[in-house]
Amino acid sequence: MGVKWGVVIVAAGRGTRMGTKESKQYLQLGDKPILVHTLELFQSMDLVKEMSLVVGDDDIGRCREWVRLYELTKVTAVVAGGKERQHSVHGGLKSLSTDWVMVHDGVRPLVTTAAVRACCAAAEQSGASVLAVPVKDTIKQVNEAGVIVSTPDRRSLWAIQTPQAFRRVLLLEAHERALADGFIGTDDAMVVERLGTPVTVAEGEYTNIKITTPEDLPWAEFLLAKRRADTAEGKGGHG
Ligand SMILES: Nc1ccn([C@@H]2O[C@H](COP(=O)(O)OP(=O)(O)OP(=O)(O)O)[C@@H](O)[C@H]2O)c(=O)n1
Ligand SMILES: C[C@](O)(CO)[C@H](O)COP(=O)(O)O
Repeated sequence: MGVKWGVVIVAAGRGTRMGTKESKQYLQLGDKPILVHTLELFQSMDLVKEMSLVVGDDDIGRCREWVRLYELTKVTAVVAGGKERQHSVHGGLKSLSTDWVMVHDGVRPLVTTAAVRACCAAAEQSGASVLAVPVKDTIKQVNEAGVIVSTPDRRSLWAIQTPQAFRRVLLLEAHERALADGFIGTDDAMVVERLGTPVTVAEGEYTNIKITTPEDLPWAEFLLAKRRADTAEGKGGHG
């Protein structure tokens, strides 16, 4: 039997960039909420043993109802998030007991099992790994006056996604150190990197979008419909 993983699914944000009254993780995608698609993906994977779902205080009740309704038996905890994403991750980590853990954004419902497996395999080799894709655009650093100050070599630039996968004790130590130092990063790799621990990337898929702004919703609907059509035609095991 292979390594068994715990998963922190973070979904306690307010979705301000989406601009909707309902937090974006609860918006419908196809026939169910975005968050449910995400949870069902990890529920379907044999390598996942347990999931800790992190949501807003006011959403704990309805999320526990969805866990029951959609038979998400691997969700072993539904806990309240914190002010920043990092705080939510830290809170979710505390209810996992596996040696290996992944952190995944609840608003990335289109990640595939193949990509998750690639991330886990890379982490089992290095101790820490994140899904990423090479950037397609030229990226530039721009100062507050709107003047370009540098253009990093595009060949070294990757757009980082989730899941991000680690040994649990490493990630827990990194979060506790960041908390003690008052450091806030935008992903979990950052709190591990600052310990001086190497983090590798596992190449993911451009379709693993983070639903963030209104333009992302029709794109997600298209990708979901295409995936379902491909699956019906027997093309590739996406889910
Ligand atoms: N305090 C927070 C902030 C974010 N998240 C989660 O982290 C993921 C990625 O965050 P993001 O896309 O930024 O979501 P929001 O913070 O909700 O969006 P915004 O920044 O537009 O408010 C989301 O699933 C979000 O719910 C969280 O659990 N706790
Ligand atoms: C973790 C992440 O999805 C990696 O790209 C991203 O940093 C989350 O940023 P957000 O502003 O919290 O959505």
